[in-house]
Amino acid sequence: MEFSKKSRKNTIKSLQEEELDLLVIGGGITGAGVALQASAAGIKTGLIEMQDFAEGTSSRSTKLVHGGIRYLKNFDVEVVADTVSERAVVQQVAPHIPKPDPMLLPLYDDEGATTFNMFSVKVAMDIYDRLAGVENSAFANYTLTPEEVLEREPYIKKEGLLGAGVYLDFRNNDARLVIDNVKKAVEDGALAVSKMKVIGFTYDENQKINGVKARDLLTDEVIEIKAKLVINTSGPWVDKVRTLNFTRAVRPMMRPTKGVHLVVDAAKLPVPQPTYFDTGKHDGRMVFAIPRENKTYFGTTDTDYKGDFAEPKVTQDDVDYLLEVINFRYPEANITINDIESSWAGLRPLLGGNAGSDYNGGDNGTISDKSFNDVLDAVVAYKEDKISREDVENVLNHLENSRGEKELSPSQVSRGSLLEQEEDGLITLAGGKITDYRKMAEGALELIRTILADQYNETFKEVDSKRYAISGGEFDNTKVTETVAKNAKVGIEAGLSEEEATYIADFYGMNSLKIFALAKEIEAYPGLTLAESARLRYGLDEEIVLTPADYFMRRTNHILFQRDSLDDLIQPVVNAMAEYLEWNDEQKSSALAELDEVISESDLSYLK
Ligand SMILES: Cc1cc2nc3c(=O)[nH]c(=O)nc-3n(C[C@H](O)[C@H](O)[C@H](O)COP(=O)(O)OP(=O)(O)OC[C@H]3O[C@@H](n4cnc5c(N)ncnc54)[C@H](O)[C@@H]3O)c2cc1C
Ligand SMILES: O=P(O)(O)OC[C@H](O)CO
Repeated sequence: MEFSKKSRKNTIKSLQEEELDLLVIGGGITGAGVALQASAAGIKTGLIEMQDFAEGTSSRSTKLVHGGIRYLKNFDVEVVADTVSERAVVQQVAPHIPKPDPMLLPLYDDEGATTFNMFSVKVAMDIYDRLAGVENSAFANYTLTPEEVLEREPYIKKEGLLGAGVYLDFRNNDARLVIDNVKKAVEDGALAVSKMKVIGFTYDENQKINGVKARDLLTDEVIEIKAKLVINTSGPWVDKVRTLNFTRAVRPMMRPTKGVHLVVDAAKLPVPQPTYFDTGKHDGRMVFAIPRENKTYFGTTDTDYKGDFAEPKVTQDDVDYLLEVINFRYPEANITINDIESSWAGLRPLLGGNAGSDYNGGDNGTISDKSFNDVLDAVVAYKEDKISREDVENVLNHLENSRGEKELSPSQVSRGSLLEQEEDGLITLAGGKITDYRKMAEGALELIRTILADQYNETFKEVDSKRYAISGGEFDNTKVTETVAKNAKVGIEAGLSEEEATYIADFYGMNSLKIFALAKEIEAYPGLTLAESARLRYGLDEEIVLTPADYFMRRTNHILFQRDSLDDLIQPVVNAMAEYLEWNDEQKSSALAELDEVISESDLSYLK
């Protein structure tokens, strides 16, 4: 399958010539999941992403497939039920990506600790396991005494340690989960294009949306794409995309909050397994410290965000907060900003205005200032004939749901999702988590199928998305170790070392065989090993790698978790990309400059 700069031109031509059944705006995990299920059903689907696939929030998560045990503290059982039961499903369709990695949750007698105690953590873990269906399994949860915790984690704070809970969660490679969903959709006929930005909608005679205007960010050309249905899966950008429709007032639905992670060498902060603990700052937050490659990353913060959505920055406050927490919990670590090798900041696409569950103080009969101002703005706009009576009612109707709305802290806001179609026909699928992306997409497909049947008399194949493997995941999910070992043998025969072959077999699943076939076919690029050359070539041929950052940040772990070996790879990779993508000198130097910026953002040079 070709999914490259070369095939991109034909894809854009097809998008202009054929009317689609469905156009998906936004190529993060939500859009990728919708595009996969739609294409699998035979729905003629387009997927438009203005950056690289997964360059938004879906490469900036904590990189877990998990149910969010802390949400049980907010009594958000529905979200936990949805997400933790989806863990096993994601592992089933993508057995090469999420890997079981039990979480250790140490507990302290900090006065006023805002999370669990030894009793409530056991209750929470039992609920969590039951919802996930892993109680009475090898992965069932258990508790540890303080001594047992310190045996595992000798560097963790000893004073006040009450013990710990241990429960199953999964480590994840978020960006790879996205690209392998997109690749599968493309294999099934989806027309997917990155670096193309939707800048407006087109309408039929009844003012219903029947397509979009989009700018190709590589050529600056503006094209029109016609589609029976358009779905907005732009995550934190959802309101920005909705306001591209100038014919109506848009009541914002999003409350993006920023979360930051920092990465240090594992020697500086040895954490044997994913560890999740109360910050000790009585702010209702918990922080993860997680081993990955030979690094340890920790996070996150959770702060309301109003800046540039495409490039949320790590600030000194974020660094200070996380260093204070990590050095408090690991008192011998003494981590400073100079130990930080890489970092990332992302925006949670949280749904605003969704009052916490009744347990959070319930309906106090008042509304927040924000909601009150929404009413005033709507009335003024109506009086100036800018919006319809219906729009005003929409704002008021929303208020009824937010009667219990109170200023929730970012961490109290539900991580639930929303699916709705507006009067101009635009469908929006927003919120949620990576872990329940498939379930979110399943819900959207139900709506999409119903509309296409009712309005266009079109029916499509039924697909069991719980069993529909994403690209690279086409193998028995109960035999991951065996499959990796079997595929690695092919890599060794192709001339790779056992370590290289095993790493690639583990990282790419069944697509490792394509990389090994390339290793047999191509010469190593100057300055690169055969293994790296085959990975890069595969990225260029079949993973729409268009810039060095696409490769170093999202298709591989080089920038985030393999910083030590990155510098020696930069020039040889850029040289190879320049040849493959036919860059002139100017394009090559601007690609290098752009990569340099991405790396200095990641290693926080601007704060050091
Ligand atoms: C700090 C942090 C930690 C998290 N940890 C986890 C975790 O461990 N596990 C988990 O399950 N969830 C986690 N989440 C939540 C999860 O990351 C998000 O819910 C998920 O990634 C959202 O995906 P999305 O596709 O909806 O949005 P995005 O990934 O942001 O995708 C939206 C895309 O739309 C594109 N777009 C926007 N406007 C346009 C336009 N006009 N034209 C074309 N494209 C456009 C953007 O470029 C973007 O790529 C975390 C989130 C954060 C911030
Ligand atoms: O949204 P939060 O606060 O649970 O943070 C995201 C976690 O880091 C992982 O889902």
